[in-house]
Amino acid sequence: MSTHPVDALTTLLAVPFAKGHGTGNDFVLIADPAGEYAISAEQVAALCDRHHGIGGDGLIRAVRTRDVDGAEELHTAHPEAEWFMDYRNGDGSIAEMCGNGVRVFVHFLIDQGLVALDAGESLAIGTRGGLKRVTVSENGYAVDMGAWRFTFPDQAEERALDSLVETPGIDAARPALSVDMGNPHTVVALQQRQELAAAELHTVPTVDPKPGNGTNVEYVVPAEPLVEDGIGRIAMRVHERGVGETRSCGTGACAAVIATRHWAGGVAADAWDVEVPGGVVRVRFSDRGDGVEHVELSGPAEIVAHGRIG
Ligand SMILES: N[C@@H](CCC[C@H](N)C(=O)O)C(=O)O
Repeated sequence: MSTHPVDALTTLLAVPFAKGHGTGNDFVLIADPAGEYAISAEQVAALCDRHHGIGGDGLIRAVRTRDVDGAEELHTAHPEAEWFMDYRNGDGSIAEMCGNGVRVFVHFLIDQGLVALDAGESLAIGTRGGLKRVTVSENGYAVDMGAWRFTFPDQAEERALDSLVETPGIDAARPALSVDMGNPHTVVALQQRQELAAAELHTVPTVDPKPGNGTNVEYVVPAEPLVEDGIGRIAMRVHERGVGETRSCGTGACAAVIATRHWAGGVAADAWDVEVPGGVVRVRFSDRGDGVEHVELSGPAEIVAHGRIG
C-alpha cells in the first residue's frame, strides 16, 4: 500500500516540476509565478516520497514575495526581493531556511527564464529566515546567510557546549553546541572518522536541552591539521529535522564551522571547507560593515530533470 496516496496530488496534476540538488541535498522545484498553488503538507510528503513519488529531501516553490502571506514586512523593506523561496521539508513541515536550497532555487529561476544573472551578479531572495543575497560565484553560488547566534548564549560562552546528544551507533551521550542560522542546529563534536561513519542517522537523535522548534543535528570531525594553507577543514554528517539523514545541509555546514571555530578558540581561518557525503561546500566569515559578522555559504547547484506531476 502506498504511504502517500496519489489522490493527494489531484489538485496538482500536470503541474510542471524540476528536480535539482546541491551537493546531493535534493529538491522538487515548482515555479508558481502567479501564486496559484496551495500545496498542502500531505502533497509535499507525497511528492518527496522516494518510492511512491518524485523523491526529495524537500520541496521548493518559487513564488513572488508579494503573494506570500506573512512576508508583507519583508516585501516592504526589500522590494528588490521579487522572488520568495517557499521551502518545505520532505515530511511537509515548514523550515525557515535552507542553504543548499537557496542556491538551487536561484539556479532554478535562471533555468525557468524567470531571472538572468551573469558571473559576479547577485539576486535578493525572500525566505522565512529573512532576505538572502545570492551571487553567481566560481564554485556555483555564494549565499550571504547574514548573522548567526548561539541558541543558548549563556551556556555556550561558559562551557562551549550546552546539550547532550544520544545517537544510535555512538556509544555514549555526547556534548554539543546549538547554533541558530535562522533555522535550528545542534552540533556534536566527534574525535574520529570511524565514529562519524558509525552514527545511525535515520532515527531522530535525542537532544537535551533541545531548541524550542526541534533541531537539525550535525556530527563533526575536525581534519588534522584543522587549518591548512589558511583554510579550515572539517567532515560532517547530518540528521535533518523533518527529513532524516541527508547527503548535505548548507545551514548545517555553517553551524558546524561556527561551533568548531568556537571550540578551537583563536583559529585564524576565515574560509572553511566542509566535506559532506554529497561533496564539499565552503563557509566564509566576513565583515560587511553593519556591525555583525556575516556567514557566507558557497557551493554547486544542479537541475537534473524536468517533468509534469501525474
Ligand atoms: N538542507 C537544508 C536545511 C533544510 C531545513 C531543515 N531540515 C530544517 O528543518 O531546518 C540546508 O541546506 O540548509
